[in-house]
Amino acid sequence: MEVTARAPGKIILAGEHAVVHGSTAVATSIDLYTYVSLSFPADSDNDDKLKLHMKDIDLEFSWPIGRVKEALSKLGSQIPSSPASCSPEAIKSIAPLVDKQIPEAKITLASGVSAFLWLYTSIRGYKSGKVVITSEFPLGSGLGSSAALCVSLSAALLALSDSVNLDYCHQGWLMFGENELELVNKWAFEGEKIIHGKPSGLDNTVSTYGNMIKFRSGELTRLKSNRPLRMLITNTKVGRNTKALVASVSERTVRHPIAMGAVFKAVDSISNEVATIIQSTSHDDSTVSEKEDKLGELMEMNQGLLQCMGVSHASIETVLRTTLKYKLATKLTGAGGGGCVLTLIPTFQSETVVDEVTAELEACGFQCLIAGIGGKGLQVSFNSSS
Ligand SMILES: Nc1ncnc2c1ncn2[C@@H]1O[C@H](COP(=O)(O)OP(=O)(O)O)[C@@H](O)[C@H]1O
Ligand SMILES: C[C@@](O)(CCOP(=O)(O)O)CC(=O)O
Ligand SMILES: [Mg+2]
Repeated sequence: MEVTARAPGKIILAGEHAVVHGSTAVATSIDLYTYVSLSFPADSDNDDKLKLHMKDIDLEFSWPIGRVKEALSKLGSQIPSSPASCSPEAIKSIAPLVDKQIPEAKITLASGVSAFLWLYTSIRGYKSGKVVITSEFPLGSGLGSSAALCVSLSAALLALSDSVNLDYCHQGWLMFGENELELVNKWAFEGEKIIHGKPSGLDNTVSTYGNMIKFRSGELTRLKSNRPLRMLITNTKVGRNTKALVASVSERTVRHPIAMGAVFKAVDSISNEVATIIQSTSHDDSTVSEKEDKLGELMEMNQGLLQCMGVSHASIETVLRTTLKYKLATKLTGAGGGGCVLTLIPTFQSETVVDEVTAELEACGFQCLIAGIGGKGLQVSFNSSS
């Protein structure tokens, strides 16, 4: 029996970083997914290994299960139904398992492998198995690959337990019941802590539940958008690391608590206004344009505040300058420091302009894409033939 779980990436429309410090954020899933397939060897195979294939980064790991048990069982056993944090002691025990098998050039990817080992052993114990991971969107670029990985992995690991509640969705994909989603989301948050250091929980929550959400201090409100939003996503291809950027904002907050407190408060107001505009019900054309103008302005204001937090980047500023020539509003999405940038494409925008701005951005060496917004969250599928 093989189970595959898929969880979507996300874009943050308002509130990244500030959300880590208690402000409201608004985010939506995109229709690009990370897939995790899990299979267990047949009893007759005598295979006592834990195998991991991370296809996107071309890394394969194989650990004798006894070796994993020796490293981790001294920390006590975990209970799958009660998500627990990976202690600094556990991180230390996991590190040699990862470091020995990861080439120096890919060492920045090690935290994802540590999160894998923590989630696998906490949920499945010391059982041999094989996990294959692939993603449809770029890693480490602000689209939430770390959260999508933690959500899909936690779901695949929990999916084979007897008590799991599943609802039919479509094309062979099934959806977890509410309790299961909550459990997956909690485990994924524990995985995100290993990758992000101090996550807000926004990314794993939007990846688990999908659609558009407003999020503040662990509380989610589902938003019903009355018109489809169109965002051009530009990947600057400048690599960055969420953990380092989140830490740098926290350090700035320690140095300037009052000023940064005011910045976070302003972001909170922006996010709440974005949520109100998205949910407002009027449909006539003039109101649609007015709403989009306001959204664009709020995105620009949020970008200004992200600059105050010190997470913009020369490549992001290039995207801003380029889209401004076409009177289009832009902000970074995710942790910043490079990565992806969002540009609002108004409903009545001419396609020629979209083509021109895309061509100009691509001529700078960036990569543009338009993803579907607000699709389903976590889904699982079973394949009994394998
Ligand atoms: N498909 C994947 N395969 C392997 N590692 C992954 C995958 N997706 C995410 N990761 C891990 O997550 C890290 C990127 O997370 P992060 O810096 O938070 O950026 P983002 O979440 O915006 O993509 C990678 O360095 C890697 O450790
Ligand atoms: C900066 C932050 O708000 C979002 C980070 O998103 P990403 O990992 O860059 O996709 C951090 C968080 O909310 O945990
Ligand atoms: Mg991340």
